[in-house]
Amino acid sequence: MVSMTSAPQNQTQADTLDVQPDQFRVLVVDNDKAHAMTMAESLERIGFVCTVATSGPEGAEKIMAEPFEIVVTDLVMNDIDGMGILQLTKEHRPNCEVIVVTGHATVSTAVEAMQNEALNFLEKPLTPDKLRAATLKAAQTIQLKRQNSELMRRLDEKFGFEGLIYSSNKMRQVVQRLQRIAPTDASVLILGETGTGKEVVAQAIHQNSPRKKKPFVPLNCAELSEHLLESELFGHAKGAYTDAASERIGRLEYANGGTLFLDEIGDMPLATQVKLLRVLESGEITRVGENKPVRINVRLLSATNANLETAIAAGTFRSDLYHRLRIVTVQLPPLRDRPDDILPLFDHFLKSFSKKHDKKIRGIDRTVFQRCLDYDWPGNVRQLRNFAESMVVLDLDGTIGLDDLPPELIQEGDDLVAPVDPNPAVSANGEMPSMVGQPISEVEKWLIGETLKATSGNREEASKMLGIGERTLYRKIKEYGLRGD
Ligand SMILES: Nc1ncnc2c1ncn2[C@@H]1O[C@H](COP(=O)(O)OP(=O)(O)OP(=O)(O)O)[C@@H](O)[C@H]1O
Repeated sequence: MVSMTSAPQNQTQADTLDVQPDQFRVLVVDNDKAHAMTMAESLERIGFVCTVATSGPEGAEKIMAEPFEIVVTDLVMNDIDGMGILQLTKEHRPNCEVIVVTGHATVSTAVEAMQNEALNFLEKPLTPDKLRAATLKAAQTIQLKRQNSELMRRLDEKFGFEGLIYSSNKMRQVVQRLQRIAPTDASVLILGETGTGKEVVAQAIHQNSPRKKKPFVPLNCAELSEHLLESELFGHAKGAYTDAASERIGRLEYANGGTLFLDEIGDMPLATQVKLLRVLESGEITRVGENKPVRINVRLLSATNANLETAIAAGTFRSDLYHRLRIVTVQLPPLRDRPDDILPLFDHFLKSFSKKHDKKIRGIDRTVFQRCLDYDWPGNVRQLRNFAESMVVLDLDGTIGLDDLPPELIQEGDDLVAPVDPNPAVSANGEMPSMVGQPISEVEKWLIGETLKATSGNREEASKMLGIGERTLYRKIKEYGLRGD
């Protein structure tokens, strides 16, 4: 039996801990009724709202029936003891904190209680102060956890689509739609001109879905021949082709549990479309050269800048696959239709490239902003990003001015005299006067652009001349925002 002398009201203690005891429901479980009542009374005096149970089973029943925030339980009881109450609470009320009270403490029971996540282990004789301090600490822990999860929720609301920079109403509406789509398993078809951010949106959907801890696997359907695309998608067995020296897991299998993003889906060959549809319908894939199907669970996101309905009419895209892909669609507006996004994006890219290239940008000429706003951005956000990078790279005086503008943004009569420019990246006649001192990316961009011009846009020929694969060339054309023809 524990003696509990009544103590003066101790509101100040609760105040200093910044918790409001009347917001916390406490269940006191002890088969010694008098002791249970004394403990409850002692806690009620500082504002806690208490309920008493005078046996383990009664305590268990109350825990199941009412959402208490704190349970104070005696350890030694008949039928269900304190450890049983602790386990039951943690199982059914994981946010509830449990304080175990005992007069028979042993190291092993204390360790067991802690392993079962008891917040505190109080030894008898128990004074009101000791009990109140432990209960207030439990209340504080709960409050901290609540504040933390509220903070996380707000952070998520604010930064949940953190890859996306926008301030236009059009993009705000898109993000609101994404917030509704992301947590589901629905297939999403993302539509929009090149460079509008379809891949960033696909990543944001994945990141905000329950699949976020599993892989996000992108695959560009325009980069590969039919044969390679199928082997990338479905995988292949060893020896399935002459050049298949070892077995390979396809991206569909690799994305199991996660998300597969098929970019430029409109370029997928018809035969591959048929196979993909079969996989989507059966939920199984069979590696090329094998006949054992593997079950998969993959969320499919796809994107295109082509008009798939026109492709269906032309017989190059299957309408059954189209309907399967577009359970939900997201249309990304071109940058020219959301001018409010131009300057926030420009600012974001300037900051990130000045960091990347270790260049200090102290200011930006106002006319530069105006030129950005006046331009119609056929290459959308990717083009803005590339322009921002080239301006940062070419800048000599720490101020982004007219002298740093890419040719597309220059207007007649602009004063293009740079303060000092010993090594211009590209001369007016398109030749590269000096490669020394230029970033490799600028040299490469120039070289690829010139080679494409020389081959009239023939990528196969250009990639041979440059000694790189066609796929790499394709990627670089995109990366540098080159026209590729
Ligand atoms: N809202 C945005 N916020 C930040 N960056 C963006 C945004 N939209 C696009 N970008 C950036 O612009 C570039 C192009 O975006 P992305 O590759 O997603 O476009 P896309 O529509 O998939 O292009 P494509 O059709 O050519 O594949 C990327 O570098 C991406 O990070």
